[in-house]
Amino acid sequence: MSGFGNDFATEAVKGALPQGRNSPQRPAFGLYAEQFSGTAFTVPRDHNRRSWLYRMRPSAMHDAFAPYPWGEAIETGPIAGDSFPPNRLRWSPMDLPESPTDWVDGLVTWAGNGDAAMLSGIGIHLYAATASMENKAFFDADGELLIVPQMGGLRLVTEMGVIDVAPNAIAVIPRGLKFRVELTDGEARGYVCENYGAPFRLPDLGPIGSNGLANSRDFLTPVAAFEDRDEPCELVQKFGGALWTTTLGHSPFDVVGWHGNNAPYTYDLARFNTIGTVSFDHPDPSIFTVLTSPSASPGTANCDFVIFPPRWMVGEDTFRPPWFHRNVMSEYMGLIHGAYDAKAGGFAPGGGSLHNCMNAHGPDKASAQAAMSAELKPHKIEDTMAFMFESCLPIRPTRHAMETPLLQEDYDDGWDGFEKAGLPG
Ligand SMILES: O=C(O)Cc1cc(O)ccc1O
Ligand SMILES: [Fe+2]
Repeated sequence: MSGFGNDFATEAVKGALPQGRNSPQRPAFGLYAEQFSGTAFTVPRDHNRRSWLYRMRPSAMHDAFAPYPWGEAIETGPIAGDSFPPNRLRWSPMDLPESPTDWVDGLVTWAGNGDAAMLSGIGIHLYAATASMENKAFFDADGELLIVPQMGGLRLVTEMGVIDVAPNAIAVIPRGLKFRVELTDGEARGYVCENYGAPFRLPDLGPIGSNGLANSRDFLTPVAAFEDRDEPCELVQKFGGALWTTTLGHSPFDVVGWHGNNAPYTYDLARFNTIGTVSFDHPDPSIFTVLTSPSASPGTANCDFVIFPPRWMVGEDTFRPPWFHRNVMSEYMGLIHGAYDAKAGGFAPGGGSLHNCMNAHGPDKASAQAAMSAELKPHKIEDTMAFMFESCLPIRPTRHAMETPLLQEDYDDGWDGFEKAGLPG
């Protein structure tokens, strides 16, 4: 079903959805009605999110959760640690695990900010998985999940339907929605932004007008699909920064119909209508915003999800790559495929970089020199997709991210040895 944040209605069995009311005395077929909210009940209508699910058993029918014995690699804002270095950091890609590892067990937290309990900030995780989840489901009470595959396809079986997603597309799973991850290529790697704050929405377009960037109709939400399985299923949740587990006697994917606007979706990044200069100067990267999670301060994002897709560069008398800058916002970047125009070397697909608040960065020396000596004819940047999670809160790397051998010790060298300007004598 197409359209960002639409009020959808879908049933896998005809007659499952009640008409004209949400909670009839006895829903059809003995189904149970359950409201699933993504914003406070009283959030203004424009941004209110909730759905009604009609399911074979109430979600409430479960035993107590106990601590999940794995999951030490997962951390949550506020990220612990003794020191918070201001340094620019870059990591090489993670290897795939050698023993069979599912998506939940293959998650490793790289960085984060804010405080999940204050509903502000983000967690930045990488995943590397080699096994599908079987008789196992997961949900995240701490945040919404923006999943950015980098290698290998994922089939996300959710309570509200099935989403297939592969590199160069993203999926967004609302806070608390149960899902399982199947690997359609046997192995998978990618990035996750766990958003503790306001749900992602489309950015305003201002003077761009009523079209452009990510268009609403390109966001796809699955139709209702369910499993009628009376066999044990482990249900793992992330709550309060820790993982918890319980076992159900049935599949939690038993929603036969649902309606509302709090729902998972996928978006093909190739659909992004990229806008740039047709005169001069390199515009701010906000022009590449796909989705934004606003903070309470207008125009200041808890998290922007920004992409750097293939595009024409035509600026006249312009330094075309990202300029040198010191940004009040903090930037985590990843690369899905290809090369990034500000980095001649070292930024590999599956790797990541972190440039924190006010810390100078921009093109490395090789990219800067090439850009300053390039003939400025129209040039197409092709076969690439980089992205950024940009946040108004400084992003703290985890202890794991600081201690892993994947951390590149020589990252600063990329900005070494720029020639001094020669002033007129
Ligand atoms: O630092 C980066 O590479 C990301 C970035 C890209 C850009 O085009 C302008 C600013 C910016 O932070
Ligand atoms: Fe930057």
